[in-house]
Amino acid sequence: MVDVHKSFGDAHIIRGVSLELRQGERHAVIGPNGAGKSTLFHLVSGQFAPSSGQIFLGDRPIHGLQAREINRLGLARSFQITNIFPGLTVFENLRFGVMRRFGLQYNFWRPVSRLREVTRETEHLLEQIRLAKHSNNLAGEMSYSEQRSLEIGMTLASDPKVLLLDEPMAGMSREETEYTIGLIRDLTKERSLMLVEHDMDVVFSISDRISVLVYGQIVATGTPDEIRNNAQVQEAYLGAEVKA
Ligand SMILES: Nc1ncnc2c1ncn2[C@@H]1O[C@H](COP(=O)(O)OP(=O)(O)OP(=O)(O)O)[C@@H](O)[C@H]1O
Repeated sequence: MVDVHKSFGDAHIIRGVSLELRQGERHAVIGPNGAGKSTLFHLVSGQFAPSSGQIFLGDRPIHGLQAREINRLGLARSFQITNIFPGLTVFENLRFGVMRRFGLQYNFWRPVSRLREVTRETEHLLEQIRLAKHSNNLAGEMSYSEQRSLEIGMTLASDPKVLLLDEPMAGMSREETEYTIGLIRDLTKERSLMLVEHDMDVVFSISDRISVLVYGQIVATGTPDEIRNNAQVQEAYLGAEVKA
């Protein structure tokens, strides 16, 4: 994205952000509460249109497009609030996600082979998110972190090239967090990931690069080591926390 701004009335929330998500990288955006991280996500995924500036997916401009169109072009995001159907089984949830993808592309109802393809794809996703043994359980009856895994699976159902995860570890225990780090590493091997996460251990262990957003501006972008050792970042945001 290039020189992106977003204002709500008089409030200038995103103030000239330029940021590159490289192909295949895991890139976290960190910053204090209210810095504009969620707003940035909304801009990239099309929930908000920028007030000015440009956003590209590959070479293609996507600023101003509807969220649905951006999703079709290969970008998917998760939400802080879990976005699954608790009364359906895990399999049914994922199948719904997969069908939505096929439905976007063509009328999949006709050939029976399409249904087989949907089933195959759903089973593959189940394996990937490590929930195969919960296939027939109701989504709402699984543990919190399993529900979050399912949520990530739903996001992957559209087979995106770019994945945006907003606080995937929120509310998780240490153990669940460790587990989810491994899962996210696996799932993003062939994709680019943009991550917003408050848990600094997660951010520093999972990211190839980190950008620090303060009051709507990027004050630094770099590898975890570069960010850890950046005096300006320590002063602006991280404090003593990462000096150790
Ligand atoms: N639709 C909106 N209308 C007006 N102001 C908004 C809107 N959305 C966000 N804001 C304001 O933009 C600022 C940045 O919010 P945002 O949620 O993007 O920050 P954040 O960095 O994600 O914070 P947190 O870490 O607490 O989730 C806040 O001051 C918020 O009140």
